[in-house]
Amino acid sequence: MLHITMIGCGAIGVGVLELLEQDPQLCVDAVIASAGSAELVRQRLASFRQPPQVLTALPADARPDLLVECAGHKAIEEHVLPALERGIACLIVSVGALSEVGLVERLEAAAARGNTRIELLPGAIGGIDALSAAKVGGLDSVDYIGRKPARAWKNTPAEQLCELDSLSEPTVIFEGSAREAARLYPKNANVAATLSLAGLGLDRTRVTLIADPLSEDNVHQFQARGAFGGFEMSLRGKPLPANPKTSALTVYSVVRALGNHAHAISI
Ligand SMILES: NC(=O)C1=CN([C@@H]2O[C@H](COP(=O)(O)OP(=O)(O)OC[C@H]3O[C@@H](n4cnc5c(N)ncnc54)[C@H](O)[C@@H]3O)[C@@H](O)[C@H]2O)C=CC1
Ligand SMILES: O=C([O-])CC(=O)C(=O)O
Repeated sequence: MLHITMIGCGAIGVGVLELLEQDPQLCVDAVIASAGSAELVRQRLASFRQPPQVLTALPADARPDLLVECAGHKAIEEHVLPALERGIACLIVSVGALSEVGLVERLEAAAARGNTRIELLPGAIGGIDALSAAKVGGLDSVDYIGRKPARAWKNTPAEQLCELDSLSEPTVIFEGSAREAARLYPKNANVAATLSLAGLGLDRTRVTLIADPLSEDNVHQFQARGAFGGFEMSLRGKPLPANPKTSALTVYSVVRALGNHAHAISI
């Protein structure tokens, strides 16, 4: 059995815990919550058969087999970097955090010192295997369009650009590099960062973000061109009821990745 500590217990974290209750090979022993939300998280977990322990940091003597981040950009610096230094393998969904200049190198160095690895999960997007394989042969362009219902852009810079509540047609709220998208939209542009890190990099991947009052889904589209040929992907993700910014596929992506670490066959 694999012993897991999870960072963050919001929409993704709870969804993952619910699904993992059915897998005897995976056990989430502990959840790391932010100090202000630990009590709320304990209440959230009270109905679970075996509720994980709720902590605010990884204890110095803790040695989980895996640490999985489902919290947000700040958790990478706060929890993931020190865990890598201690030799704990980490999986993360807040891939947009790696848009901060120098963080990729610091994560690599910490993992090297700890003789361990960090795994960037595909989350709400698919096709990362094909894109990163295509990169080996050389890519010419990767263009990504992220389209979400207007409510998913609440509490983001999009509010300064348009009236989200009364939007009547799809509206472009961002055009630029994946690095800038991830910086401005930390809860909505992790996919843009993931595509970049798998493909042409954060500065050469072109990103368009759209607030679409006519869509109920989080739609992720990208096209890639290169020596391998061409590749178009369109994925319509259902948002999680607990967080309209986040697609349900992100939860499944975490469960799949953890299962691949525990099961005899990984796919
Ligand atoms: N790669 C991908 O495709 C996607 C990635 N994400 C990332 O996942 C993150 C979490 O998404 P949701 O669960 O929907 O958000 P949420 O807001 O429902 O839950 C996040 C939880 O993490 C906790 N948290 C925040 N910072 C923390 C820290 N430093 N230490 C411990 N706990 C902390 C919050 O208190 C909250 O309970 C997003 O912020 C985003 O960065 C989200 C959707 C897709
Ligand atoms: O969940 C999604 O659809 C994608 C998302 O929030 C992100 O890219 O940060």
